[in-house]
Amino acid sequence: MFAKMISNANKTLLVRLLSENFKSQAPWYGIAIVAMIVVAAMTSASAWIMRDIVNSSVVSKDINRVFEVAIMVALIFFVKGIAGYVQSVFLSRAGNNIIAKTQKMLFSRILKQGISFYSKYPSSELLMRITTNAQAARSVIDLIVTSFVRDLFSLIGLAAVMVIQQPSLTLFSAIIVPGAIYGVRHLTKKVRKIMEQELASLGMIIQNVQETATGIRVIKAFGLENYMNARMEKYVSEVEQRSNSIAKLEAASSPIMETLSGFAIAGVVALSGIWVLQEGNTPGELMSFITALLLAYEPAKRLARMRISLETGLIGVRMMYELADHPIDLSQKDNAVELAAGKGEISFRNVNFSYKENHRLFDNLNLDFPAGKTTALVGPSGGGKSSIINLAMRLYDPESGSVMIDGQDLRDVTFESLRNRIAYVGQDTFLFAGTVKHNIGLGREGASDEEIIAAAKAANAHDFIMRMPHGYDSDVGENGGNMSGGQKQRISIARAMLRDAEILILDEATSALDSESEYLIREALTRLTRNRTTVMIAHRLSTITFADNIVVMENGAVAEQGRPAELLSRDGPYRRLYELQLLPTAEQAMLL
Ligand SMILES: Nc1ncnc2c1ncn2[C@@H]1O[C@H](COP(=O)(O)OP(=O)(O)OP(=O)(O)O)[C@@H](O)[C@H]1O
Repeated sequence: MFAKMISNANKTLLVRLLSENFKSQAPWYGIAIVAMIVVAAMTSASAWIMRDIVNSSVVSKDINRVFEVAIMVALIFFVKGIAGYVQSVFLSRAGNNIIAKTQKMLFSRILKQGISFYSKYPSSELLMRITTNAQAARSVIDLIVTSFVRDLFSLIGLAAVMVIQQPSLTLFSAIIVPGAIYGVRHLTKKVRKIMEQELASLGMIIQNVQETATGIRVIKAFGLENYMNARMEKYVSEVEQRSNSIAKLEAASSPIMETLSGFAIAGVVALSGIWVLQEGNTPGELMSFITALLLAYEPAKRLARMRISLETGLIGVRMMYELADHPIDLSQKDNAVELAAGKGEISFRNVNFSYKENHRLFDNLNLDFPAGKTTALVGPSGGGKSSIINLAMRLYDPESGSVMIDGQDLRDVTFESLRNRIAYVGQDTFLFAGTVKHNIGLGREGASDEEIIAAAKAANAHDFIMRMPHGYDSDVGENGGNMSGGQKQRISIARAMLRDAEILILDEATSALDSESEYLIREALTRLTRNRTTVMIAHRLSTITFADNIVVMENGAVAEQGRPAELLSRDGPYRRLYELQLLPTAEQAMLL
């Protein structure tokens, strides 16, 4: 029966969901299932006991029997209450554990993904998938367990009571079943479609809120409140409309059920009078039968609607597995080795690389970053500077050729040993929620307070940290919201100082800082880059006075390279860039 209820794709999904989750929670589900069977048995017993309630008081008028029956009734409801409690507690325990396990699994999976994955899934979508889709996994399992155990067993028990009390009337009542199943079936498809659209709109709502939080400065500065409001209104009304449509469709299954049940019950009531009169049945038997029939109504209704609930729940499960199964484009080889200690020379050999198919950025690129020296990457926007550091840190792999550190191909080494050799100071100076100490300490696991303070001193950050309300224990605020841009940069320089790696990747900030802040940062960077292989993206040529080498990147190729003074003396791309940035042209001079 179940196999026919859902499509093959959903069946596979369900089998996978159950096999991956049910086993680990078997003890909890076992207890919950036993409790459900007790609940189902007690529900049937409460219908059965109606016969004795009526017969003992109305028919035989036996007062002792009435007391006996009263005690039985109390006992049945007591046991049902306890079993109901056990069932809820253990079902929730297993369910919550499934949510927690799923969320951990999804999170560790997305952490393994390369950068390209994050351009495919915006953060708002990941947020939604990790929260609501994990919930869907639990709801589907809960639904299956409660439907197939509590509802089905209740139905079987109540049907047994009905058959024993009034077999012919049971047969008559059963005519409702095929009609109800048919009625509910055709609604399912419609609900599924709308539900998918609703989830998409829900994703847009989350994205909108997130964009507002991150882009609030731009929104305020450009007065984009109305635009954001209009966008939000659109998505919110879409969700509202779809929720209403789903509610309407789901509710539509009720009238079908109610009408059919109404006919069946009316028929049963009419027939029952005749039966009692003609066949000498007791009123107790009839009462017991009618109670069982009425009690069977709710579980029967839930089972009939199960397909709708299952299909909608499976949408979330499908989305969850889509995320969990997304191939990891950048993985560590099984036989990966440690990156051997060395001086830290980085070399690109015959590297071909593209972000998109048929759109090659690097074509046979050969480039060396000498050990212990600072190489500045300069050039026009889109020239390929960031892509070089992406490859040097193995955030992407080349299509062919190799990127090596001390002669070892990055694809052959473990991620951990590679990351341990590299310190990174990015343009966005991202800070994590927590204290200043915590943020610097992330540079090296297990660093002592003294080491953290030494790193902060070397990064020219100590003085301003000490001026903060709680010194090193001050909270940085969301993404360093409690700090200035220059302060955040010095914290991230301190983090890199603490790592003390041979290789330093530096993506210099584009925004200009005040001259004192810039001086402090430049001084800290000079200290940080000393004796390290440094690859530095320099957006402003004024900041690369301490570079040993300069590589000018244009259209994914090396346009020129050499020592700063040497390049300046030539009439090449570097000199042109230099003149453009540092020596104002006649027109620029007029604008200044
Ligand atoms: N994730 C990506 N997906 C697709 N194309 C990308 C991606 N990142 C960069 N590109 C493209 O690759 C080319 C080189 O970009 P890259 O970021 O390396 O240049 P850049 O020299 O660092 O530029 P900028 O100085 O503006 O940061 C550009 O044409 C850019 O559009």
